[in-house]
Amino acid sequence: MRGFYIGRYQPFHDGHRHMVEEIAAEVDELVLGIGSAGDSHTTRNPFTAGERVMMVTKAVEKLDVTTYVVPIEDLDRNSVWVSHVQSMAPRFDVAYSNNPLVVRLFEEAGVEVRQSPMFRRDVLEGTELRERMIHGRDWTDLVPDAVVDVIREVDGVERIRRIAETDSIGDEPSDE
Ligand SMILES: Nc1ncnc2c1ncn2[C@@H]1O[C@H](COP(=O)(O)OP(=O)(O)OP(=O)(O)O)[C@@H](O)[C@H]1O
Ligand SMILES: NC(=O)c1ccc[n+]([C@@H]2O[C@H](COP(=O)(O)O)[C@@H](O)[C@H]2O)c1
Repeated sequence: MRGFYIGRYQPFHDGHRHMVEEIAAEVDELVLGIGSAGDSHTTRNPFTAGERVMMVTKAVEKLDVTTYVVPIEDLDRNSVWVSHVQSMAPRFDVAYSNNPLVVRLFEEAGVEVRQSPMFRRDVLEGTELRERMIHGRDWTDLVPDAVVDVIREVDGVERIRRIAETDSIGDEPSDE
């Protein structure tokens, strides 16, 4: 059985890794979708699809599950988003998400969706991590070591701080 798990992964953190470990126990293969792949260089989406491909690939490489990492751009039309995902990803049998819109769209399209409880959500949240980077607080203990390496390689903390100076509305909640 092959599973599918999509997120923006801005950045990929230990909550995502925890979810991947749980999913890996249920499936033979896993497709990891890099959502909003066309977005980068904003406070809400600082990292490019390529940078997130590196984070995710390295963070899961030691897990005992075959993974495929697939960038997926957003569409203006929610009603055809599941078909768009299916056109980009290897075929999958079950989707995993805790995002209510994603759950609804898969269910309406007849795809089985599994949800899981949030893991240490008080700190394991992309928004919290980006805030910590901007304000110089510690964030490295909340992500896999491989993600720290990628963010350092691309000088990601410097980037997100610069963007935050000029993009103060970038962390407004999305309309999802
Ligand atoms: N701590 C967590 N435990 C379990 N699942 C999580 C956790 N954080 C996020 N998820 C789930 O992982 C998927 C991808 O999440 P996403 O990339 O949006 O991360 P996020 O931490 O919610 O980021 P942001 O604050 O930037 O929106 C979603 O289904 C989300 O609900
Ligand atoms: N219409 C669309 O393009 C559409 C609909 C639902 C989810 N998505 C994307 O799927 C991803 C879901 O991941 P999150 O759970 O991290 O929000 C996001 O990148 C989101 O933009 C896109």
